[in-house]
Amino acid sequence: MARVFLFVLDSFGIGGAPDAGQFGDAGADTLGHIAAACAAGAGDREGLRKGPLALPNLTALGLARAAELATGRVPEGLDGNVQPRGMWGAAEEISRGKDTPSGHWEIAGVPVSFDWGYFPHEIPAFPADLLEKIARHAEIPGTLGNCHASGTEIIERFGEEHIRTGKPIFYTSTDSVLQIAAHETHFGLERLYALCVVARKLVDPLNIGRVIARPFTGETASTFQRTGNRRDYSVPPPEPTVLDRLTEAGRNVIGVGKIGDIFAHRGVPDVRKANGNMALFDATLQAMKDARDGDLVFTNFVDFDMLYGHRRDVPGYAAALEAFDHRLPEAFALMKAGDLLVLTADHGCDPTWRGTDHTRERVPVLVHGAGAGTIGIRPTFADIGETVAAHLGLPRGRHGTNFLNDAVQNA
Ligand SMILES: O=P(O)(O)O[C@H]1O[C@H](CO)[C@@H](O)[C@H]1O
Ligand SMILES: [Mn+2]
Ligand SMILES: [Mn+2]
Repeated sequence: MARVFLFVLDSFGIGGAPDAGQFGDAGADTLGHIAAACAAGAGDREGLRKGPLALPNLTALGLARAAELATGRVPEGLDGNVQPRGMWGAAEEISRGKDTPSGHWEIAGVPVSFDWGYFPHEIPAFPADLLEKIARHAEIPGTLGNCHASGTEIIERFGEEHIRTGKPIFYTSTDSVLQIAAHETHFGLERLYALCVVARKLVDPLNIGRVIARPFTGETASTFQRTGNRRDYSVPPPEPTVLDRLTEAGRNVIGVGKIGDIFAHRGVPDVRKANGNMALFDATLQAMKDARDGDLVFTNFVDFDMLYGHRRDVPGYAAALEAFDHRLPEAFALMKAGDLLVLTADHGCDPTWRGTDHTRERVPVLVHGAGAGTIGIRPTFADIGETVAAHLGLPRGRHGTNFLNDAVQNA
């Protein structure tokens, strides 16, 4: 039994999703395109990083082979001849959205079979009666933005007007989401959270997955900065996830980073927040030390997506991967006999792709603690949740199969 440690590298797709064309993402490949850019010198940034992508620990687990399985190509600069020491493979998403909750819920054993509500690519993107109701119930003088946007760009564009008028900034993306940006002190953080609670109730009938509070500080367009006080208001998963099943069986689930928010705080009794991938890694190591037999540690490493994927920042994404890779041995060192460490992702966010949204891709599944070999291409992320459940001794769930049952061990 022992413990399971599940690390989601948010947006770390490896290309090759068979249904990518339905999302306008045919050819998107987060890892492959970062690696190609780095190999061509386009991943260099003074004082940050230089040269081909260097991910020795992920490659030792089988990342290059997993990517080759997903796309038919070894990412440039990674060594496809390394004999993996881990169990490696790729997984496809059957949920219809390429958003964070869909990805994580499916990883936790619950694919999303319904369609989320989305806001159209129009201005205003939000229905007039919705905006009017939110303004009335939350007592705000109106809203700014009201469009599809990148979160950093929109506070630069409307932040000063927001401070002047007190109108919060509303925006969305191709995710099922209403995001509300407001200044932490001029508008007030607690007031922003209260506004999001009001908005959450009012978007329920539209089947919107998340309302997200996006607080920021600074006084001028060029100095505005988003803070770590982001808060997500999600709807709960439609069925019990492996997190619910574990907590019902008396186990502890330690959710590091935004895991609690993503699962609407269901099945995550122990929430640990941290700002930035390195602090998240520190918190994860502590959680690994605290976890008892039968417990799950589930971490979301958000920087890959939020700071680099959506910002279409190749050197930033490459440097974040290298920093993460560098720290993996610290996690390996905390593993005891019977523990399982699974690394995966919830969707892609190719920093070389058009626009600023997620990309539909296969994701890597890399396992430390289950020998060396391959689990092939898994038809659903839910195989991860079912493997976690089986490893921790739970009865079978409704979705997915334990990939360790059909793993092909190296001779
Ligand atoms: O551009 P920012 O505000 O980071 O928004 C991104 O983050 C949201 C939630 O993950 C997504 O909807 C995406 O649009
Ligand atoms: Mn995500
Ligand atoms: Mn995202």
